[in-house]
Amino acid sequence: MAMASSFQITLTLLGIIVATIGVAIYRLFLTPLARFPGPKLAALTGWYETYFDCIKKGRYWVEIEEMHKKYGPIVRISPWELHVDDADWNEPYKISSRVDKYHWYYKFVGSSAAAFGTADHDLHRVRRKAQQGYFTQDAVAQFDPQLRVITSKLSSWLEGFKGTGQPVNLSNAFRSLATDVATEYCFHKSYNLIDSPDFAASFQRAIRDFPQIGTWHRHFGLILDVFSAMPRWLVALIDPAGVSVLDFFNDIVSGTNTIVAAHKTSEAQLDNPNIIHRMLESPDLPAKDKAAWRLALEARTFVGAGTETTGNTLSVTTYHLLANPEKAERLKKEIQAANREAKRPLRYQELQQLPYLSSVVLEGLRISSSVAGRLPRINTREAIKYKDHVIPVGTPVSMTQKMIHDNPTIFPSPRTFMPERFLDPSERKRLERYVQPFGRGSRACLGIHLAYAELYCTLAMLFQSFDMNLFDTEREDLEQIRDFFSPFPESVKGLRVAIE
Ligand code: HEM
Repeated sequence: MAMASSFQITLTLLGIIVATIGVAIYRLFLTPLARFPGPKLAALTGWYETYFDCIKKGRYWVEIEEMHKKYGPIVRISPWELHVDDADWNEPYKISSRVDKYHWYYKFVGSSAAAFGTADHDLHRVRRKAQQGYFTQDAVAQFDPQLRVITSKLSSWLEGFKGTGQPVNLSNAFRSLATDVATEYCFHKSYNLIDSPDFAASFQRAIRDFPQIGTWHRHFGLILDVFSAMPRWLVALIDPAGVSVLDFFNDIVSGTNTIVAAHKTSEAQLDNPNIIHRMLESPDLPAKDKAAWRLALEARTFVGAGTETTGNTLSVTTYHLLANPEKAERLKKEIQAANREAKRPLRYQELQQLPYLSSVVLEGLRISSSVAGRLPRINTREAIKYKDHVIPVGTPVSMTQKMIHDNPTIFPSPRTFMPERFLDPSERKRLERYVQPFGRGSRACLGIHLAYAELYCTLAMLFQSFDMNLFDTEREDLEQIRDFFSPFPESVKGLRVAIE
């Protein structure tokens, strides 16, 4: 019996060795992807990417940049995926191609049931259609008064710091503002994070752990499921600040449950439906997609997608303006002159017309590249071509916005903050198509108009009213070192300023 089992073990081991060699030969020489350039180790095993993502903590993007330097504009970055660095190529994102998202990559969000994480193109269309009308430019314009209330709160807090020499952490302030705006806009409920004296510093610190945890989940699975199953007392034991994040998301879930339950028993038309009501009433969404648990996932996604992105863009843009005081001064003068002429503070649509402010916003979006992820897509219908290369059907292909934003041929001195590059209208028109912070194609950002409104109104409020100086903040405190889909700097200090 013992003999038989050791024979079986030997046979199993032999089988594993032969299978491994077979897979290696296939990946290196036989698959259609074998003819694409790239490091052999990356072609051989997905553990190469796992190592850079998990052990080196979100550093695969640097590795990919190195691959492009060595192998050219198209590289094989894993046994399964190609990456392209070519600002003029849009093939993987063409709306008419009806491409899928790469399910494995988007596992990091922990929900393939919300539109953002939905892999299948057609299913995504249905889910997104039920949300689209809620995020139009007109809808955002009507939100102007509420947006003013939230930016005024920030302004009042900052007034209190004037002349004290006490540093204000604007990174936390901006993230709190973005959270309040997202929840007020989507659910008509502000969590008033902007009202907490330290701008919810520990909440913001704890919530920023999730992108890194999500990266581990992408590679190993289960991790986010374990987190969601954790009882509150255990979360409190591991990280007390995590409890406030847990309570926040639980409140969003219970708010959604309440709306869904009430919707089942009431026929009454609401005067002011929020996004949950709108999805419930959408004729496009099938009944199974109106289940409370799924709508709660959508709700969570709106907050997740709308906060770190906007918070980071505001932080990076403000940093660069303060590091270049003459640019901050020029911005201030432009806004103040426009206010004087209008005899009142400008509304969002009017702010958009200001040449320098609009250039600052564009340059801020470019230089911050607030989505660091490489946005892979899969064409399951036909092979696509990149120059002489034919990319087989079903191959994940990705491109990284930061590479386009940092391309020195398009944007000379790309890491220098130069709103001036957008001032000439024809030059702006030429360059604008390379500024793609909101993604491309059918999966492009749903909250783009809300994001623009936040950026314009917050920057205008800040720079017309306050004279600020950087406080113990260096460029490195804001620059992307890690890619956890959101860009992360090495330090956790954030943007700190003193207000004159
Ligand atoms: C400066 C701020 C923002 C930036 C740079 C940004 C960027 C992006 C990008 C690049 C994507 C596509 C991601 C992908 O292809 O996987 C995206 C998707 C999305 N964004 Fe934003 N975003 C911002 C603000 C917002 C806001 C304020 C909201 C709403 C509150 C929002 C909601 C969403 C949603 C729901 C999606 C998923 C769309 C879909 O798949 O149908 N975003 N965003």
